[in-house]
Order: sequence, then C-alpha cells, then structure tokens
Amino acid sequence: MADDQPPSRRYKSPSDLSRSPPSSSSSPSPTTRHARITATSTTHSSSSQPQRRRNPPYLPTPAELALLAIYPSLLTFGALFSLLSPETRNAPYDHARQAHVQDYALAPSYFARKDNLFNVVFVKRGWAWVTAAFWVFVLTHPTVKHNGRRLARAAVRWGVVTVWWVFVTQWFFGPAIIDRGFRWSGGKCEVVEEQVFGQGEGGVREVVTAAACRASGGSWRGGHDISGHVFLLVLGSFFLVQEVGWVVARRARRLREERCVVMPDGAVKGAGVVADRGERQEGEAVLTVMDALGLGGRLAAAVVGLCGWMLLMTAIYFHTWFEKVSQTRCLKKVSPVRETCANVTTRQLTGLLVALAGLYVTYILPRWIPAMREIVGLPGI
Ligand SMILES: CCCCCCCC/C=C\CCCCCCCC(=O)SCCNC(=O)CCNC(=O)[C@H](O)C(C)(C)COP(=O)(O)O
Ligand SMILES: Nc1ncnc2c1ncn2[C@@H]1O[C@H](COP(=O)(O)O)[C@@H](OP(=O)(O)O)[C@H]1O
Repeated sequence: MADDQPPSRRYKSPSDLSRSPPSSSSSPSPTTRHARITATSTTHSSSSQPQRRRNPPYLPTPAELALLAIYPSLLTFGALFSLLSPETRNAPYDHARQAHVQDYALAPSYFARKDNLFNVVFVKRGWAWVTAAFWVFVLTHPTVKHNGRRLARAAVRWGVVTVWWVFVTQWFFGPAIIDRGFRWSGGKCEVVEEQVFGQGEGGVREVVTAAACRASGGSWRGGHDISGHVFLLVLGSFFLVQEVGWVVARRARRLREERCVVMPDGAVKGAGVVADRGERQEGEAVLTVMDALGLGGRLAAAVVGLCGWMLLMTAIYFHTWFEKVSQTRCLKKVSPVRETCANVTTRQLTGLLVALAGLYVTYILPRWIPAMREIVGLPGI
C-alpha cells in the first residue's frame, strides 16, 4: 500500500543528503527541495527510471480493490455454503425472525443463533470495538502519536465514519437511515393478533423504528431492510484497514503502489508529495510487518479478522436464500401484508453499498478534492 517510490529514491538519510550535491547542507534551499519532490513524485520522472502508470485518484488502488473484493466474495461464498451444506439446508427456518429456528437442538450451528456470544458481545457493540481499536492504534503507534497533525486528521476521519454509522444505524434527524429506508420502501410494523377463528392475522402499526416495533411485540415487515450487520462489519473493518494499513505499509515498505492525488493546480501526483518534509524523511529503519503493526495494529487486525468471520456467519445463516423463498410466498400473496420481492435478497448488497459510500467519501474523495484533503488528510501521510 505504500505511496512511495523505492526507498533509495524517496527517503534519504541525513548522510545521503549530505553526500548529494548541491543539497549538501542540512537545510536545503526551497529550490532544491522542490526539485527533489518533483523528481520523485510526478508522472514524468527522470528518463533513467521506468515510467509507472498512475492509479486514477477517483478510484481505489489495485491493492484496495483486491481487499474490497473480499467482501462480496465472503457474501457469495456464504450464500453458496448455506445452499449446499446439508446441515444448513435441512435446518428449520423461522421466517418471522429472519433466522433459523433458535432452539439449541435445531439451530444448524452455534453461529446461527442470534444470542451467540460473538454477536451479543462483539457485533451488537461493534462500533465501540472499532472505535477502541482505532484509538489504541493511533495513540500508541510511533508514527501517529507524536504527530499532532496526523493525529488530528485521523480523529476527523474517525468522526466522519462515526457520523455515517450514527446516521445509518442510530439516528438521522429522527429515525436512522435504515429505518427510514424501510418505511420509504413500504415497510410496516406488523403485529400478529389472534383472530376469533383461530387464524393469525396481521395488524399494521405506525411505528417508525425497528427497535420500537420489536419493543411493541411486532415484526418489521414488507419494505427493504438494509442489513445493519453487513453495514457495520464492512464499514468498521475497512475503516481499520485504511487507518492501520497505510501507516504499516509505509513503515514496513512492503507494497509498491501509490495512491494518487489531484493537486490544487490539477496535476496528479503520488500521495507522498503531500506529506511534509519531516514526514517524508522519517522511518529510516525497515521493519517487519509485525513490528510495524505494534500492539495497536495487532489489536486492530484482530478486530478486522472478527468482522470478517461474523460477516461470513451473517452470509451463511442470516438473510439467506431461505428468506428468498419467503419472498416468493409474499409475491403470491401468501402473506397478508404486500411485500416486494427484491427485498430480502438484496439486504446484504445494500448493507455493503451503504458502507462503501461512507468509505468512498472518507478515503477517496479527499484524493481528488484538495480542500477536503486539507481537513481529513490521508491515512499514513
Ligand atoms: C475532530 C473530531 C471530530 C469528532 C466528531 C465526532 C462526531 C461523533 C458523532 C456522534 C457521536 C456518537 C457517539 C459516538 C460514540 C462512539 C463510541 C461508541 O461506539 S459507543 C456505541 C456502542 N454501540 C455500538 O457499537 C452499537 C453497534 N450496533 C449497531 O449499530 C446495531 O446493533 C447493528 C447495526 C449491528 C445491528 O442492528 P440491529 O437492529 O440488527 O440490532
Ligand atoms: N452473524 C450474526 N450472528 C447472529 N445474529 C445475526 C448475525 N447477523 C445477523 N444477525 C441477526 O439477524 C437479524 C438481522 O440483522 P441485520 O438487519 O442487522 O443484518 C438481527 O436480529 P435481531 O434484530 O433480532 O437481533 C441480527 O442480530
């Protein structure tokens, strides 16, 4: 993920600097400094160096795309697994609870139960875990903790991503975006009432949040319900990958690719050029990835790993093709409440897309909007 050219070109130790005329003084003149930045950062570098194609600043880099591709792959693998695994396929499914029957003996796996410890302690408190891992990392990692500007910008990025999490799952000038989306797409809080003739009948209540619906004993049915789990797990894990990944890759100098940025004059350059001089020259020693991660990075990696695992469990045991069957029944008007068919099968996809929208604004937009980059910065820079 490193934005830099090979170390011999980009980083110069003080002894290198003192050896290379004419910038042999310890404080090079503005002219020589500018010349060095240009030579190492623009597309048209010296003719002795092979020309490298720049990554478009408005798209993720190839390494980022490869990491992002893990999410749809996990979701697809989970969906296929749920279809092909005999234990999962044959386990009874409770459409009302959008889950397999929760009985210990009948659930196909411990992870098919909503009260599994990982769900209750980790995902249901997911943002607290992501927030804790982020702050432990930035407050303990040597390349961030001593650099006030980097720390402040990392805090702003945490603020932006946190506001997105709040808007989507908790509150958006009233009900959260997930709840509003569900209502806008025709969803209602359905309360099952016993009828005189003994058949269940759906009553529909004007309740505006999923939580209030559950509290009133109803079930949230009919509209499109974005998967909160998929949203939180993708947003939280990729946020940590961005914040930790670029810092560690720069420090361990492992990957050779650059994020590109659009400069105020419209030129496209490697992101390293927007680091100030002190930052460009730091990190002389090449570390192993483990050393570069530090304690905070390892904690963040553990949180990212758990997010991946829980995402896979969501894909296998929740919002699965079993729900699709229920949708078909809805289309045939088996259910008393009119429901749209595209609904449940796309819940994971919309959860993923809504998370990616927040990540795009936080990490890609600043690469091509210099004014925004001034405020939110770029991780590791
Ligand atoms: C320069 C700095 C700028 C700072 C700007 C700050 C802006 C902050 C904005 C608002 C403040 C909000 C408070 C943030 C607190 C952060 C600490 C925490 O994370 S505490 C919250 C712990 N709670 C969770 O983590 C809940 C996670 N769970 C969910 O979101 C949902 O349960 C679900 C989406 C996982 C599933 O939904 P369900 O309906 O199926 O249960
Ligand atoms: N990996 C997982 N483990 C346990 N429960 C999960 C889960 N993924 C989703 N669920 C449950 O499936 C329901 C829908 O999730 P979501 O809309 O957030 O994707 C939620 O039920 P409850 O709301 O009854 O807790 C949630 O707890």
